[in-house]
Amino acid sequence: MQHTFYKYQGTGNDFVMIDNRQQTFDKNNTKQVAFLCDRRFGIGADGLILLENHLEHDFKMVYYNADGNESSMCGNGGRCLVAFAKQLGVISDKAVFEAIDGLHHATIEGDIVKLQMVDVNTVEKHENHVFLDTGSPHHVQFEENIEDFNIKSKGAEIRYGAPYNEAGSNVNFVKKQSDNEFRVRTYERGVEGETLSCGTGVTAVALAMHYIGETEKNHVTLNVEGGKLEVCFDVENNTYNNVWLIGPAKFVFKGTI
Ligand SMILES: N[C@@H](CCC[C@H](N)C(=O)O)C(=O)O
Repeated sequence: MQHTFYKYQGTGNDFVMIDNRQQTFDKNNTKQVAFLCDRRFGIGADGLILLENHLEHDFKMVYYNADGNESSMCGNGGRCLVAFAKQLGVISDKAVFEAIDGLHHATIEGDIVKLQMVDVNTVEKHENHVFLDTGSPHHVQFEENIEDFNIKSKGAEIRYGAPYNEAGSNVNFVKKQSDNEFRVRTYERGVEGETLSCGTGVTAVALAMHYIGETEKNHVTLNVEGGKLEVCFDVENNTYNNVWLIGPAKFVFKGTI
């Protein structure tokens, strides 16, 4: 069966988008999703996202990693999906949609999408890293030599090692640049390599940096391989709430496969 697809990217984290409001996409075909995401044999992307109907809200997001498996929340994917919903005429400048981690509110103005992320009430501070779940699991650790660091091999070692093992975690390497600006490179589970940006990852970095006292600001800039993202939040009774991920989401091309 042929599918019309739309390619989007958010700070270089790229996605194949499919309008599945008519339920025509075979959601259990892991091999097909992996093929569509393959950069040599398919379209090429870090993930594939289905936009589906929702009974009460604007739409539903179903997210698959490039390996073909459905996974946890994708922040950049969520932002791109809002832009896609606008292109399809499903929303105008605001959205409420359901994803695997719950309801998300979003706004879109030009190509800037602001996406509300889940509240975070548990942040684990370990000796050399911080672990937290911002819709997807994230290991956060400092790396001074971040530009010359082998993200793929070091990231894979942490992602497959204890305590994460097969279930895994995404791994973010961080260098502080000022009191509210951090350089971030991310190894993504399910892509099994470095991506140019990770939305739940930079959200995790911003909250982790605040939690361990590396920033006192509640509006943080994250410089990733594919550009710049902003994260702002409030803290109340040890819970990070009103967490927003802000940045560009852009349509690249459309095709049929
Ligand atoms: N790129 C994403 C994260 C996608 C989920 C991740 N690969 C996982 O399986 O945990 C983002 O922008 O958040």
